[in-house]
Amino acid sequence: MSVDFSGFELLFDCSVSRYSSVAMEGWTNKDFEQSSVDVTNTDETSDAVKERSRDQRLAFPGDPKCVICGRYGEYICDETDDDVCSLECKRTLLSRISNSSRGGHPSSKKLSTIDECYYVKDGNDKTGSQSLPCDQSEVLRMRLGIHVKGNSVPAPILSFSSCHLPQKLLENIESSGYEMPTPVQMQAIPAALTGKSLLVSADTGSGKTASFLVPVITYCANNGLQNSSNGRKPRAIVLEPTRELCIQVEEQAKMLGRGLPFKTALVVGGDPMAGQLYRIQEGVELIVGTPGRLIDLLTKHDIELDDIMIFVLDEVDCMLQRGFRDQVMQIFRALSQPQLLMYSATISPEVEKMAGTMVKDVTVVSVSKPSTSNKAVKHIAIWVETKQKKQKLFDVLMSKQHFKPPAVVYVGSRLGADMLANAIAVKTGMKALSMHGEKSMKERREIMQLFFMGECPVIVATGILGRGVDLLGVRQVIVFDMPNSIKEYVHQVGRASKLGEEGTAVVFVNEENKNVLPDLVKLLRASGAAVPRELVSSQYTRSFASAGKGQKKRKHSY
Ligand SMILES: Nc1ncnc2c1ncn2[C@@H]1O[C@H](COP(=O)(O)OP(=O)(O)OP(=O)(O)O)[C@@H](O)[C@H]1O
Repeated sequence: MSVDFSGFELLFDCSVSRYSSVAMEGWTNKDFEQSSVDVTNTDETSDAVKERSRDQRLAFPGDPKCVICGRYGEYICDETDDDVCSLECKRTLLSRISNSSRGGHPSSKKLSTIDECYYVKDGNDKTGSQSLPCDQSEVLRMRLGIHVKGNSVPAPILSFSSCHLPQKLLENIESSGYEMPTPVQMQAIPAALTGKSLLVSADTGSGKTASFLVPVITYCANNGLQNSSNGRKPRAIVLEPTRELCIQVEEQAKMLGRGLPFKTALVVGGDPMAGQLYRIQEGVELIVGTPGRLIDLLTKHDIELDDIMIFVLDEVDCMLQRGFRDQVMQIFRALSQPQLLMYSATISPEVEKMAGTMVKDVTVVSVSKPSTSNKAVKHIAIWVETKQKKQKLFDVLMSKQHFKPPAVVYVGSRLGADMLANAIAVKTGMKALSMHGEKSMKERREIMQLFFMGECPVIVATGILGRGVDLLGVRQVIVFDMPNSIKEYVHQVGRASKLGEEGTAVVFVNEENKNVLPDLVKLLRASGAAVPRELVSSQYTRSFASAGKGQKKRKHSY
């Protein structure tokens, strides 16, 4: 799902203007409420209130939209202040609200006509946040596609200032240009502030990083210097799968924590360990690192972890996979039952199960459907045989119509990245650099700088840049080598869009990608993309489909 700000518009849209226009047409809110005129006239200039949704025209860009059906929100429901297109949708809206609060009469739950009254001024819960009444929370969650599971999940917030964050943090949020929380932030921030463990899934580029950093910084700022007589000790750890992601997250943490008693240490391979150790010994609140280097540091040096109260596993599905899992668990066991915050754009039921074994009483938050692709990304799947892939790539890169620099080309191996970057430079004359795990930290930093400064329009990267990294300005990715799992593909194409901005993903596929073809077909169909003919008729997509059916039958017969 793209980050959907339509909910914000609905909430903050100035109801007065359309109220007036309705009034000018001879209708008042009251008239609207009481009208039972059956009007089938679709003429917008008609005075009659439209009875049915289908009588209303579609919304033009910028028009208010009906909160129920999305058509032109010509009216404002006087009970809730929401935009509706017709009496039919008004009734649906009121009955939903009524159902969500178990049958009470809608008028008993009348919402305020002033936006800020969505906050209950005197109803602070234990997070200190000004909470929405239950039925309003449900409406808001429904509108923003937020789903929650767990006990006493706090209401979503509508502004950063509504949950008592340190003043300096609020200022930093504002100077970062974050005017409003994104949907995942609306729900995950107040939930994390309760101290409970969370498992959060939301689209790539939807603002998950700040949704764990804000509670981490709040906790550290409120508790960091209490033990100053014993020296500053780390209060929180954030684990990331790659150095790039660690660098990015630490930078964001520094930016948000500026001016607060909040220091950070970056613990990644490739940089000298001595400097990292010195920084921690000097006193930091947050450690951001990769599991391998952190374990290295912890086993060789005496670092006190007693005060770690928050443990963040970003990209949790990757962190709990073989390869990282043992290291992650080793670190987790060294801590004394911290709050566990787990995030990813792709969370499977297995990951949810594993998370449940690590901590009890996990609150699950998901925004949009987990493990689906960011809806703002347009997928263009091209069936191309392996031998022709290079030429096809050059064709894309040399096409004014199809190449949208800066772009990232994903490949499956380090050697492949080096060779392809050279080939692009030779064939197209464009500067192209490769990026993979064999590059030193210094090289990686330089490459990213050149890319961000616009001096290199193409980066050829392995999966190292596939997850989490915010590739500023990138709106196109080309998946040259399809990864072995659809989850990695979802993360890679997610680099082409952030916060719902549109991006394009070009993906080359052929029979060699047989393991992932059935999932890819599903994903392409779900996102409305064209599925190449060869892909539909591929024996692999067909045989996988029938294999699935066979398994189902077996289960039934046992
Ligand atoms: N409330 C906000 N308002 C405006 N911009 C925001 C807000 N929150 C985050 N951003 C920006 O949105 C971009 C994407 O955020 P972020 O990197 O946290 O996404 P993500 O959900 O972690 O994505 P991924 O799954 O790819 O790691 C970043 O540039 C970040 O600075």
